[in-house]
Amino acid sequence: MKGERFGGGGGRFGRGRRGGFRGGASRHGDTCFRCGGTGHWATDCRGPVPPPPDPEEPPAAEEEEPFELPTLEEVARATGTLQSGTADSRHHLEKAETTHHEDEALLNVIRPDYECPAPPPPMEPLYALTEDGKVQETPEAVYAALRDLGYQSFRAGQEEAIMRILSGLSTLVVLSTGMGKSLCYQLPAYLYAQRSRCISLVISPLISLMDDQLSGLPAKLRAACIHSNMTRKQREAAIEKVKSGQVCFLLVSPEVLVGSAGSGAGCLPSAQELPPVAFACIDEAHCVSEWSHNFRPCYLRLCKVLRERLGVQCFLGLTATATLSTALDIARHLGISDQQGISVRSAAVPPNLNLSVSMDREKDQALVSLLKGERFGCLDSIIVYCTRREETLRVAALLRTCLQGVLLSSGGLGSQTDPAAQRKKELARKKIRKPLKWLAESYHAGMSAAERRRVQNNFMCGELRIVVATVAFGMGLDKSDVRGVVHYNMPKSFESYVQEIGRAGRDGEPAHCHLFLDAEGADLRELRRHIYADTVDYYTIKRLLQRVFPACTCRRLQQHQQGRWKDVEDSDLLEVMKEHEQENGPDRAALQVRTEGSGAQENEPDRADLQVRTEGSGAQENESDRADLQVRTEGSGAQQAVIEDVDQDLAALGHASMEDGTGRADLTTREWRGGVWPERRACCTHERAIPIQEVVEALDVPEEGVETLLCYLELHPQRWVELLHPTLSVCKVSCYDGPKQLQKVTKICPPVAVVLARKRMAGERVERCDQVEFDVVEVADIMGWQLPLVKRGLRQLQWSTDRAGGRSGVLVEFSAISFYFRSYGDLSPEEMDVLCHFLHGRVQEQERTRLQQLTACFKAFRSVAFQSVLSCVQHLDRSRSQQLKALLSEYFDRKKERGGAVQLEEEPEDLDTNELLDWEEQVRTDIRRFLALRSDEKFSGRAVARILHGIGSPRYPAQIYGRDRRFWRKYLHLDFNRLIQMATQEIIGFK
Ligand SMILES: Nc1ncnc2c1ncn2[C@@H]1O[C@H](COP(=O)(O)OP(=O)(O)OP(=O)(O)O)[C@@H](O)[C@H]1O
Repeated sequence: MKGERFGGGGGRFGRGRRGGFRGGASRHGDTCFRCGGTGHWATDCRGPVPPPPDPEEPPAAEEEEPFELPTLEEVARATGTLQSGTADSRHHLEKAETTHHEDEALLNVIRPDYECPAPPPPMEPLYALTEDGKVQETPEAVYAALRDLGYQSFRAGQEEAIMRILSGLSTLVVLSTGMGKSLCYQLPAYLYAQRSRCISLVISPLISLMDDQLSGLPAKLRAACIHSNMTRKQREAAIEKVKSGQVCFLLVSPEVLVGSAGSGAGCLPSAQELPPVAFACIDEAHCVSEWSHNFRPCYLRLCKVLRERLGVQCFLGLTATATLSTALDIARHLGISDQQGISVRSAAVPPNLNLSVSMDREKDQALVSLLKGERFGCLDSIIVYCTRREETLRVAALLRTCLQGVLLSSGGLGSQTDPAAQRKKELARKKIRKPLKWLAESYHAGMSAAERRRVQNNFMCGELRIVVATVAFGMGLDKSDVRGVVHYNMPKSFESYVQEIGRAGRDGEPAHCHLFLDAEGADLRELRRHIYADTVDYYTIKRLLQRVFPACTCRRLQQHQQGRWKDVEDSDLLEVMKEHEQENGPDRAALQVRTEGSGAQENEPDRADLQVRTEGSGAQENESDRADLQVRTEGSGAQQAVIEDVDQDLAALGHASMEDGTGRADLTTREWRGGVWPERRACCTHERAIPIQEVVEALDVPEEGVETLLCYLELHPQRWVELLHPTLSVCKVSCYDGPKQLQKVTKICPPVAVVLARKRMAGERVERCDQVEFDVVEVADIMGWQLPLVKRGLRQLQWSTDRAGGRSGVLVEFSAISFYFRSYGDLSPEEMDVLCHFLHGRVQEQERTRLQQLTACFKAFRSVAFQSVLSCVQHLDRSRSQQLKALLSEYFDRKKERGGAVQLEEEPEDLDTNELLDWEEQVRTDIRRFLALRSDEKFSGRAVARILHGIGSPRYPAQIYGRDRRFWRKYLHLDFNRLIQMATQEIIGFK
């Protein structure tokens, strides 16, 4: 099973195997979490016990140069621990002093827990609910405000959503593009700001368009924005406006609010400095849902930060594309509990859009014919979407050549009676040759910002007729008269399709959309590559978990263990228990006391014993139930019935079964004999940091991928991790005046003293050190201090009043932006296994769902496609257009099924099976050649398959591996998973 999952490669067949039996504690490689052996999971482990730690004392520090660490008294005084410390910390200090183990004592200094300021109380809604809990009739003041903003009446859905927000009820609005979602936050923000000094927050991912969004606001609506592209000065000016109550709403990017690598995180002032927040609007709210086509981990933390830091209670979610199941998931995140919370759902595709699909072999030719024909020939503003950047350049050049000198056609658009269409036709007739650059230009994210802006501006003001773009073009584009959208390649999902065609006809006038479908499935394969590129394998997940949950030996865990033994008076029994615990883990050892222990308990019937324990409230009791049973019944089939009974009892007592976080119970049967997660853990969460760059390279997974996995752990009902703002985790303290200066630093800066104490305990010589580098998050965690306080203290070391210029001669540098989170340190090997299964199951399910959706999309488009574009060049076939709209509506309205994703019956279409058989020998030969050429590098099966599919990754980037065309993208037409299998086999054979 491991071979299959790990896909071969360096870890399994190299380092992992050699490091195998060194002991489970290290948790390295692909070995069993418990014993470090291979060939089994920790759940089934009967392997050797890890060897005890080396009893040898660390070498003593050099005598001649005594190195003085500050006394505990000094540390305490420097940190204020003694004055403000809790009884616990004082007691600890005293105890530590008497033992004279200064290094150890230093590590145990506890600072009273930093009190996080409580979030401000939620703001009173503008309108109270009626006595029966309903939203009031719309008061006249709301209509007056609507007129103030320049509108005469509400569009469908707006009034309902606005009244809910004004009544303090969280709401999700699902309306197709251009139907006026923005008013749903603008008007409530305006009214709340009129009533009292407050602010509404609008979170939007479209950073580059924020300034445009502000400039397009109605005159009476004042707003500000903060995003990571602004200078510090600009941000401060915006914050000043917010603080002084000059604006109704503040537009921010999610990164600014919750922070992420390099985003200028946390630039918002604290809740105490901000005016009260009336409500928070989350634009593009589908990004909140992990089942959405566009899940963004940052969005997940968004709701949490808004709730916990800013006290937001009322949320407004806005999205144009959400299936019913995604909408329900978003509603859950936003805390919308009532049925009416998902207030508006419009038809997936606006009625003014006319859709068509064709399957032409000669796509270039077909595109030119389409744009020259009656239907598209007279359209002024057209977007042509391509999947790949290079293609946008090529197609734009093609269109400039082929449409050169062609007058806009006079036919096609709209009916004879439609005056707007007639006017356009007139204009079209008058148009004479335009410069070529006005005809068609390309646009993609790889272009410079200035170039992109130029193309966009030309298109917006009507100078440029056709933009050939990747999906990067059009997000938040407010050009109401885009008349045509052409998909040169198939979009990646129905959601993307609807979003992209929704950029046409926002003014409600008729508009045309055409899609070219590659009948051979080339587009399908291209899109599948992107899905595979995002997938991670089991081994990678395991290695990530090893970093997220390193086994700890913290004080609390030790105390917990000591507490477990304290009631055992018989010293022999204590020994037996400890031995058992070492061999079997804590739960099973605890059982031995009960089963092998004395008198009364032993004679009690099993059921009664169990009932006492299952009804008790202590975590330990619950923790031990199932393991307890396992041991008791080992080797005795007769007691199986008891287990089943107890399982039922446990269920009846409300013990949550082990679920994978989505309400499903797939993993309950994963042969994990622990069965029930403990209610309370011995080891409280520790703060930890993993440098992003390091983990991305080590795991060969992009940052976004790692973040998503961490989010899944946070989303799990057990909340395995709590994600915090990314932070710089490596600190380097250098003393220009040499080791003596570092000694002085330890006296005024306890964290540095702790670092040196630890080094000394680990046997390092610290006497001659004049610089130290350490993980500042780890040190803060050991000390139980707040990270910002530790960092502030360290930074202050650079300044001194004793020296001229104020510099102390100490340099403090922070580096390595890192994922920063809280996680447990006492996960049992079995639990680690289960978490691996959980994450892997999630990843696989995502992959499967996306592949199914892609195939469903392909089949749906194929079912309404013409063989040739010539069938719809002149006139639209309305029935086919309606047919496609019906398919889309069906998809978006489909009921939530298992999990959260819309389940489709389709299995990914296997276009490649026969082809693969024909190619197998050649593929294998190529893989062997590749491995031989790069024999000094390590590859996993997946890495090789990616290269053969032309998928770049952090460790094997396209810029380097893409140069060798003998392998790169060579087998794009063959099934990816099969390639992994073949590559894995070849790697094994090769070694
Ligand atoms: N009640 C109304 N009456 C008239 N015009 C309106 C009304 N509400 C919105 N509009 C106009 O409709 C256009 C589209 O509105 P808006 O940008 O809010 O749409 P949207 O749904 O947010 O679109 P997208 O999903 O593309 O962001 C704007 O020009 C806006 O002024």
